[in-house]
Amino acid sequence: MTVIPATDSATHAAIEIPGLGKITVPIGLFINNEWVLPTKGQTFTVVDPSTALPIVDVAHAMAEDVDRAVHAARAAFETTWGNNVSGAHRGNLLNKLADLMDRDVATIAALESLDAGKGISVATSGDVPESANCLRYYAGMADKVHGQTIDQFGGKKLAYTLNQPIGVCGQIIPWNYPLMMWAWKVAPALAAGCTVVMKPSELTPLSALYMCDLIKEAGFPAGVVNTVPGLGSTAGEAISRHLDIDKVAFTGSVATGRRISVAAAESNLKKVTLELGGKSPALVFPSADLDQAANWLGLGIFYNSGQDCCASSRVYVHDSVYDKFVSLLKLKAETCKVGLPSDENTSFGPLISAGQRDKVLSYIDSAREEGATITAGGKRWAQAEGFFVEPTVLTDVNQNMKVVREEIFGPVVAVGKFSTEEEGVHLANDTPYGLAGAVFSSDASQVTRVAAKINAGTIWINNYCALSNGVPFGGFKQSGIGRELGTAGIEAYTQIKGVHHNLTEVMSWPF
Ligand SMILES: NC(=O)C1=CN([C@@H]2O[C@H](COP(=O)(O)OP(=O)(O)OC[C@H]3O[C@@H](n4cnc5c(N)ncnc54)[C@H](O)[C@@H]3O)[C@@H](O)[C@H]2O)C=CC1
Ligand code: BAL
Repeated sequence: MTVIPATDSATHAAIEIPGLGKITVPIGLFINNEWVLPTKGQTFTVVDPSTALPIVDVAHAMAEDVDRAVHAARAAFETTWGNNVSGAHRGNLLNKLADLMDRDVATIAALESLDAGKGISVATSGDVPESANCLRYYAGMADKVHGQTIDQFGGKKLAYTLNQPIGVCGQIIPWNYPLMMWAWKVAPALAAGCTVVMKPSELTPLSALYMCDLIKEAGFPAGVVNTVPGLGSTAGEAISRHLDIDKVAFTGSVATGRRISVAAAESNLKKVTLELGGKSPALVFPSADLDQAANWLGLGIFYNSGQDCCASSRVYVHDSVYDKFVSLLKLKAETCKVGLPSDENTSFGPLISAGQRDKVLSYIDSAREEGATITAGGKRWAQAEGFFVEPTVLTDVNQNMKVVREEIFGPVVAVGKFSTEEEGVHLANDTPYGLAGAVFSSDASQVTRVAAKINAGTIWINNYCALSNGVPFGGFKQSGIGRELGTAGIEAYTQIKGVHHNLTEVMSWPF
């Protein structure tokens, strides 16, 4: 990857993408449907995780720039968006945007693959179409946000509720699914009538910036979506503390979620939704189809190189089938298609950064030191320069080990044992997290019973990883506040107003 100086302006640069050639991409701030430079002229460097080489320098938004973006978003909310346009119109624009994503799928997928290290075929068949489908899902919902009528007043009054857009929303997204997290946040916000100040991760801003040109092309009014790439400590903090942002939606670490909650509380008590980390358990019972369980749980932990908030990072297997299951999962780890993101056959690329790779390797070291067995993987994947770690299976683990207690966010699964259903459920729930969980068994009453007992926002029965735009997603316990996707996802961008309309009642005075 060679860095090529800015082409026609300082807000765009030409980059070379493997398999696609040289393309010009936006690298500025997107405010009021225009590309602009940051007030202080600062930039940060975006790195290719598969080579550790720089891709391009991107504009770094500071508090003043966030302010400009909020101003534009507020003006749009009050004039050209929000309650000023119909839901059907908002839905049409979202559908147009999804169509433009289909048109540009090759470019968007290539950017996502380059920036986040995803296999190109995964980005082409998964991240981009799934994100476009999320836009379409909420496009269809934009004209179906209804309140209720409440008729309990004997004809004296009519009461009803209005579900109104919350207003200007700050959205702070992570690097593991840059485009999909963009779609999960932007689509319901726009469908509900909110305007957006988006901060992509400083590690992966390129697809969010590319989407800005499509936003303009689709015909969204100026100021509806504004994008301020930058660091958490600058742009992110400025969003969380801004006095004219009505809501902040965040996906990322628990530590940062906590900071954002504090900043929201200390500023204007803006509404907060948080989609945070996980240490998701899966229980494998003796009646399960073990080969299928190993396939799903291999996918659950190795997909996206384990950089997934709902990764199946803790697997508990009934002791009667433990050895068989471990040998199957070991085989999955050893046959994963690890490779360079630009290779069509790659399903599993590098981790996002040197820091993330080193963090994952240090967890593996801690497992070794605490007495776990490294049954598969356990080291850097040596066939490329980038931030790769081998798919890793840890056995002989116990509940006190760091690798069982803490989120690793890498391709590392800890496989433990249980002997009764009660013990399995206890181990599954022995965590401060509650994002997801799974149960594998062919006993219908057992899976129903266990699914109800695992304390998590998503449960998979005899499958894993399958998410759907129509099914709400979010965490119990410290895995988050609120839900994304489904009808709950759009409700998170509306607020309810109760209206009491007096029809016949006369007020006499003095009362
Ligand atoms: N739930 C999830 O999907 C994710 C979880 N993580 C977890 O977090 C760990 C650390 O990764 P990081 O990239 O450091 O996550 P992070 O939570 O710090 O970063 C996510 C986003 O938050 C922003 N941010 C950081 N500090 C902020 C602040 N003070 N105010 C506002 N925004 C801020 C970042 O710029 C980025 O856009 C990972 O190893 C993983 O365990 C990371 C990414 C996604
Ligand atoms: N697993 C989907 C969302 C996330 O990892 O953040």
